Amino acid sequence: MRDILSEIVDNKRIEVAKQKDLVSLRDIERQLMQADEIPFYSLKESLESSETGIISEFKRRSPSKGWLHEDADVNIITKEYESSGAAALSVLTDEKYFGGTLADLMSAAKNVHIPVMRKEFIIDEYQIYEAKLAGASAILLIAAAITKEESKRFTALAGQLQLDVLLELHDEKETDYVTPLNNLIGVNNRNLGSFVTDLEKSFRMSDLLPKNALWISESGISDAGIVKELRDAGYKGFLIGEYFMKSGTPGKSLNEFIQQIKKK
Ligand SMILES: O=P(O)(O)OC[C@@H](O)[C@@H](O)c1c[nH]c2ccccc12
Repeated sequence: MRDILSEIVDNKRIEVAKQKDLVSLRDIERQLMQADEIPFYSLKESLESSETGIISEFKRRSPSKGWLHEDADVNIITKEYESSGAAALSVLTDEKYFGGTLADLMSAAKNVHIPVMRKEFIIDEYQIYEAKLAGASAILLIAAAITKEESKRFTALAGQLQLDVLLELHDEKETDYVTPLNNLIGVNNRNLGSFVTDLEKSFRMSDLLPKNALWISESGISDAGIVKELRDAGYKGFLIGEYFMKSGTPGKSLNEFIQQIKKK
């Protein structure tokens, strides 16, 4: 079977090339210059001051599970996530594999007063400008999808545009992507080749992560007890999507999850 990440990234290159033909990078830069000030909420600060550190994800479908919540309303769900106590939101913008759009990101960012991260397979600077223009406060960079040099370049550009960067690692070998500019490090418990999750990965990799960065455990979390254990291992952020989205009532499900964490 072909590696899912490589398939998504190949498709992404085609999509970005097409989009650039429609709207050039210079057009996007011009729109950004003319835009009113775009509100920015620091993901790091929000996680540090949060009691639970949950980043709630808006995701309609996934390559491994198919539809989770096909007709999910981004306005309703992001508002509910915010009022239920999410420290931040993650919004998928990949349409083919995750059923998201840039319009979802825009709606989410307009709708809440907490950081919103563009959850995307970023392989080109163009997507970082798009994220800013859509109102995101943060972007995800997936080490496995880019080179070290790109990771540095994209991180620098995000800094110039006032966007936080969550650098996502998914195995021990990728720790050499981390530079002093990376203050938010994610460990993805999901294997990006097979999409199977293994929470042990967060525990295993914690020894290798820089102490001065904030650590986020991503994927496969559906149990408040695990959040406590991850917190004991040093994690301050928890990126959770599927568990909330597939419940049919994501806001309510987050609310109950937070109550359980507080009891632990
Ligand atoms: O839905 P989950 O298992 O709670 O995971 C959320 C998030 O971590 C996941 O969507 C994710 C994080 N990084 C990724 C990279 C590719 C695909 C998916 C992801």
